[in-house]
Amino acid sequence: VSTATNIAQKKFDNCIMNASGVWCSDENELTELDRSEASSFVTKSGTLQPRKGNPQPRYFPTSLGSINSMGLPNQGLDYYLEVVNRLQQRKPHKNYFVSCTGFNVQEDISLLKKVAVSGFTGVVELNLSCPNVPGKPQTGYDFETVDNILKTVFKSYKGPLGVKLPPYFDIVHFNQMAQILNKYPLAYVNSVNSIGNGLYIDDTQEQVVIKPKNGFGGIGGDYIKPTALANVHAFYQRLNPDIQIIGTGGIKNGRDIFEHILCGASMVQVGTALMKEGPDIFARLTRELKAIMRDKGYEKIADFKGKLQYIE
Ligand SMILES: O=C(O)c1[nH]c(=O)[nH]c(=O)c1Cl
Repeated sequence: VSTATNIAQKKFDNCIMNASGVWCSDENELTELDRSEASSFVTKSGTLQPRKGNPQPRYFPTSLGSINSMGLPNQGLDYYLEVVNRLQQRKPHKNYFVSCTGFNVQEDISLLKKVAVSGFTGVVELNLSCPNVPGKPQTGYDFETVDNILKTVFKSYKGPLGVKLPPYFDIVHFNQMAQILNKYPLAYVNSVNSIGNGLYIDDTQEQVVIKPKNGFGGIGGDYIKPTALANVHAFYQRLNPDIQIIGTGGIKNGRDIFEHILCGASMVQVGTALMKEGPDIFARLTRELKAIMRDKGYEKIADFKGKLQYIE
């Protein structure tokens, strides 16, 4: 059986990789991902200038997942472009993803211009869904701004580009977002980012567990899998077929990956579980997915991608 896939007409020999923000903040972490069974990696979202991010503690793992309010700490887009462009010199090289995010549309344009002149030949992921920069609203929940960003970006950036979206919770919002997204030549949509502004409490100390925002942070892990699957399938049903779906959220075993692909995902990304288990997780996940495919008689992921059945 093969777990290979294609994104933006690029071949990946495995449909499993990291989620932006996890195990991808510097060259060391990116090299560890590159050596793992993951078929690619995506960098931490790079901004125009490096950022320290929010005060610690700003990440906390729980038995069912995680809460984070990192605040976009990163080395700056230039750093990630330098690392990735060096890795992509090797023969053969994998196809890589670089994530970036600006604080307004002009910054997004500047970021993509940097990518264009850098000689990067991979795929850009524009993060529209960081929930943890105090005072900055979730771009992904401001539909007019999303429309304006994509209109402006696609005037100047001609390379393969996907967007990372927050989770939506209303059918009308799926419809409205799909209507906007279908206007643009997107390579893919990546659903979902963490569920923003959750709250986890340590009841022995009667206290929150992260410092920023009085303990409010993005939720990942088991808590969000139903929401992630719904967003993957909702966009799979609504987007024109040349906009692919990357499924992120609640993946920690082969069954979770199988379900994301059943919902329409062409690639899946792992966040919270990767943070807990490290890059060895990709060998385990690949083994588990292949075992499921063998049991069910599927040879390639196209045999079951998007084939979720409803109850008539
Ligand atoms: O606080 C963060 O850095 C962060 N945390 C998230 O859970 N998602 C994001 O997109 C970002 Cl940018």
